Amino acid sequence: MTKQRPLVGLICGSGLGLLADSLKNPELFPYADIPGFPQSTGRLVFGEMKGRSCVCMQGRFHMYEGHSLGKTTFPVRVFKLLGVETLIVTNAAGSLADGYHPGDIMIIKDHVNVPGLAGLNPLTGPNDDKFGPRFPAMSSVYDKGLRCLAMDIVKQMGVAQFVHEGVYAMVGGPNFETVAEAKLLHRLGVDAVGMSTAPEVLVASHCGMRVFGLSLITNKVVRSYDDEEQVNHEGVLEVGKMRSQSLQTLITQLVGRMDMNNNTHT
Ligand SMILES: O=P(O)(O)O[C@@H]1C[C@H](O)[C@@H](CO)O1
Ligand SMILES: Nc1nc2[nH]cnc2c(=O)[nH]1
Repeated sequence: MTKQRPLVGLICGSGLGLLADSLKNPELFPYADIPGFPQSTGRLVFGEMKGRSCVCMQGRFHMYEGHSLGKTTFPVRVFKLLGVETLIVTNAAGSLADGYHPGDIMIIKDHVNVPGLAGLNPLTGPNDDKFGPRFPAMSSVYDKGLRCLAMDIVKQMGVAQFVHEGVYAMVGGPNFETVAEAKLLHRLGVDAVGMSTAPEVLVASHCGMRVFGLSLITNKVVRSYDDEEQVNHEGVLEVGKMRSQSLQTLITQLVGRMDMNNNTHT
């Protein structure tokens, strides 16, 4: 049990769990002890960031682990019931855009939910009107005010040359992309690809949360049959560790400066 009533929820991507360690006065709840959560390692961490009450998923659930999308996104509805108004999602992703490099950060402007286009959507099934409408709009899901604020912060940090704004695609995984799949996603206008985020964002937006998303570019997605580079999960985690400090600074500043009335920033 916690008495904390966080207004901000965070989801840590692969290799980005250190974000949760920066919370002050932490209270920890292993997922295994929380009713309704998938039996999994990872934990919820409640604590303060810049004096603001937050709750953080240190470890997320993925579709490729065999969880239903309802289970994968269950924590987002728990966040909502706890009072969370703003969700910050992070992930590790491979880049398709020219000009992106491992270690870069992409502020997510929009997403392509590949499993969703094929009917794998956490909002499928009877709609719970207590949370949101049957047919939610998704044309402005990643909050513009927070994206502008994040851009201001990266300029002040002096890291703007490593930061982009782009489109994330979620694929089901667990395999990384074939060359033909990479070419297809690139032609669709996708800048970075990963295996998470879209379902959590759909559920958060459906219930009226403001959403901000960041991808850490951990590798280039191979788009040529002549390229012999091979992506691997260990490399993904390594880049996560390398960049966790910049990400932590960006997110801490964002949380400290965001307007808590779901509008603009201070
Ligand atoms: O949880 P995220 O989306 O950060 O994890 C990405 C996608 C796979 O789970 C893993 C591949 O290395 O990183
Ligand atoms: N699908 C996908 N997920 C990733 N997560 C980190 N890198 C990648 C990638 O190249 N492809």
